[in-house]
Order: sequence, then structure tokens, then C-alpha cells
Amino acid sequence: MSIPGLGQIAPTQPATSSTTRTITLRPFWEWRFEVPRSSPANNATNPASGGVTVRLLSGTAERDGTELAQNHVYTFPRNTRSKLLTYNGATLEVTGECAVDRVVEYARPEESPELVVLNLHFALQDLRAAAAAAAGSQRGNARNGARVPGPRVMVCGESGVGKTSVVRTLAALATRGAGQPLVASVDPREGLLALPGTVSAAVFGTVMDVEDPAGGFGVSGTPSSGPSAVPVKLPMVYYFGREKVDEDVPLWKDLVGKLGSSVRAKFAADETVREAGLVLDTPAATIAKADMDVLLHAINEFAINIVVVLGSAGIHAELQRRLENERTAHGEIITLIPVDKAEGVAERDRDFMKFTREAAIKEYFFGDAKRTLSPFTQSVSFDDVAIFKAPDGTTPHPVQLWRVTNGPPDGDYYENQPALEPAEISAEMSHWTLAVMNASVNDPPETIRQAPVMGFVAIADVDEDRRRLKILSPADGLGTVA
Ligand SMILES: Nc1ncnc2c1ncn2[C@@H]1O[C@H](COP(=O)(O)OP(=O)(O)OP(=O)(O)O)[C@@H](O)[C@H]1O
Repeated sequence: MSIPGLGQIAPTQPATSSTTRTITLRPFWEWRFEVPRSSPANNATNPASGGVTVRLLSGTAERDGTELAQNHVYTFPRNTRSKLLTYNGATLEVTGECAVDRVVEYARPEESPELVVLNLHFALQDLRAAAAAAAGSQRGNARNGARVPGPRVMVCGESGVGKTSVVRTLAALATRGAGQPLVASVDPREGLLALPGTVSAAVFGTVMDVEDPAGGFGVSGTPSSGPSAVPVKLPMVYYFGREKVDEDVPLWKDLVGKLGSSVRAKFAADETVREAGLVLDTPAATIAKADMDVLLHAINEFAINIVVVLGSAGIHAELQRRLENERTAHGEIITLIPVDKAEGVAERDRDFMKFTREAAIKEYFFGDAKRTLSPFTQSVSFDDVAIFKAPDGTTPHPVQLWRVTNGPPDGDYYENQPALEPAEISAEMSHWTLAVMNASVNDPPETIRQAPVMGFVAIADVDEDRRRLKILSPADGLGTVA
């Protein structure tokens, strides 16, 4: 059986030639690139091991808001699709093959699509400053607990319009201004600092990993068994277990509600985070009623007061109609900002997303080309774990929940409970990746399913004769709590 995420990721694209070249960018120009999925034939001589290396020789350059340091060699791994942008001009030295390798020139800075995002960032900074000033004037009086947070911004639009890139850029620019915003994603197709199939949020107060294929939103930014290139972030994660929201809308809504509560709790506890506000990424939407309901649910749960609609006049008009008389929980009007679809967004087909998912799982446990991780291995008895799954095991991403316990759950505890069912441990589970829930095995199934995720483990081996499982975890202690 192939190992999702843990086995070899097979080459799927033909290799192209590898060269070292110098690229000169004038202010506001972009270098768009795509690193192929396959390794080049001359892999042994390629310092990037199938990736592309970039060195900033002079000037300034950034990837989605995070700056590159001069003369540092950055390696962009296979399957990375992105761009480097300069505001002041830059000279780049690029080594390795690219499937797409293109300089985009703008005669005048105003033509750059990035200018809109930059202006949006400056407007958000003004709102953050206003939130901080209001908090300062209230400090010491009894209303402190009810302080209104800084801007809560949601980015939405159709598929492949650059939503995540805008969220990433806004988050990176805010941290460059010493802000510490919360960044959240309710799009289960891609994980934010977590494996795909999750919804999550984290405080971004430090620089992001430029080399991460996901631009700093990938699992390399979370605690692991090895050193990290950048300070790690600690996400709050909930496990949805499906790729698309419409596969289980009620569960998605419940989990988004939980995440919204976590965000409110963080705002209440941390003044710096509260003043910086929230940037929220959303699943791809259309003007269909079901999609509108999904977006409105997110707006409600996160008390969103600014909605950026990327490239869709239809979604903008529909949201405008439905939000016309609405106010946030803090009594604010909800402002809609239509923005043109980002130019140059790379297409990502099913194969691309499958590779991305499997690479994320592999990286979570074993690291990547530049950082090898040694996951913790432990052997546990079948009797010491409880594994649950969604009743419908035929969906592409069945929910699998795992929890070490002092004993098996009560025999018929889950009768008449459709939310989850205990899974019988068998050799078939070898190489499954499971979410470890922060819940007690005696909790009701709904509570377990909506519990925060502590992390993920992989089943390396199932020994049915000895009734033991060998499990891998990225950090010591994960999965050993009772
Ligand atoms: N201007 C650009 N030039 C090159 N690549 C880009 C550009 N903008 C975005 N990309 C890349 O295109 C891909 C898709 O972008 P992004 O994830 O931001 O879109 P999305 O709307 O969130 O997609 P989805 O609907 O699938 O969630 C990413 O790999 C991103 O790095």
C-alpha cells in the first residue's frame, strides 16, 4: 500500500534544463516562477535538490510581504508557485530549473496590482492605530473588557484568484510593522500551519518562512522535533476531515464557531493581538446561496468588519445586498472592498493539490530537503488507544480521530450517535495519519469531534498478532496523555 505523505513522491513532470542566471528587476516589477514537481536529471549537481535557489544580490525583494535578506541563498522546493516582488529594484541570482520563469514589467508603479494590497495594508494600519488609541484612552476604566478589536478583515472570492496570497501579504506587512495580528483560515482544502482538512488560527508576530512552499503558512512554521528557520507559531486547530465545506456544512459551521470563540478569547487576553485584529482566508466561493451562507457564517463568527472581494462583481453585489443592514457584534458597519483578481495567480490542478497535501504530511513528520526531522516513535497496545472515524468512510478524507487513553471506551457508549464511531484497529490502518484530539475518550462523540487538535500522529506499523501499534509523532508527549 502506498504511504500517503510518508512514501516517495513520484516525479510527475518532465525535467527541464538547469542554469544560473541573473535577473534584474526595476521598481514594482515581479519575477513569477514555478518550480516543477519532478527532480531534474542532474539532481546530484543541483544545490537545490530539485528546487530552485535564489540569492538577492542587490536591492530589496519580497515574497508575499516577507523580505529576502541580501546574499542569503533561498531554496524554493519542488511544486512552489509564487512571485518575488521589488519596490526599489533588485538583482537576483537564480539557479535551477523553473517550469515558469517570467519577469513582469510595469511602466509605472500605479500599474502594479500589488499597489492595491499595499494601500489596503496602510488603511488597516490606520485602523490598528485607532484601535490602540481608543484602548489607551479607555485604559483603567471599567469598560476595558469590552474594547473593540482592530480590523477584522476577510478575503473572499472565486477559486484561484489569489485570496491566500493577499491574506499572507497583509499578515506579513502587519508583522513588519511590529503588529501581531491573528491570521485564520476556514478553508479546509489547505491547512494554515496545520495539515489539510483543518480550520485554524494563529498569532503572527514574527517573520514567515520565505522558503516554505506555502509561503509561511505551511507546517514548517509549527513546533517540531528539529530546529526551525524562523520562530514557530502556535496554531489553534480544529479538524474538519474533508476537502470541501459542502461535504459537511453543519460540522464546518460548528468548527468555525469554535474557532471564532478561540479568536475572541485571544483578543480578550492579549491587548497587542486585539489591536492588530484578524486576517481571515476563506474557501473559494460562487454566488450560489450555499456559498453565500458559508461566507456570512464566517463574517458573523469572526465579527468581520471589512470584506475584501477579489475579482468577483457577482459575489460583491450579493454580499452587499445581504449585508446592507447588518452590523458587527461591536455595532460597526461592514465595509466591502472590491479588488481586481490578482494577475498571475498560478493554476493548481488536482495533481498539484495532491502533491501539496502529501508533501505537507511528509514534511510534518520527516522535514524537507534542508531540514531532516526525526519523529518520536512509540509502541502502544491496541487497548491503550481509541480511534474514531466518521460513519461514512467512503469520502476522500474520512475523519479519523485518535486518542491514547487508560482504557477502551465503554462498550456501547456510541450507540445511536451518528457523529463518530469507534474504528476497529487493523493492519489496514498502517500509514494512516490521525488527528489527536484534546478531549477525553469518555466525552460525547460531538465533543470529541469538535475538540481542538493537539497535533497529528502517523501509524507506522500495526502488529495484529501482538496487538501493538507503532506510531510517529512530531513532538515528544503528543499522544501520551491520558
Ligand atoms: N502574481 C502572482 N504570480 C505568481 N504566482 C502567484 C501570484 N499570485 C498568486 N500566485 C500563486 O498562485 C497560487 C494560488 O494563489 P492563492 O493560493 O493565493 O489563490 P487562492 O484564491 O487562495 O486559491 P484557492 O481558491 O485554490 O484557495 C499560489 O501558489 C500563489 O503563490
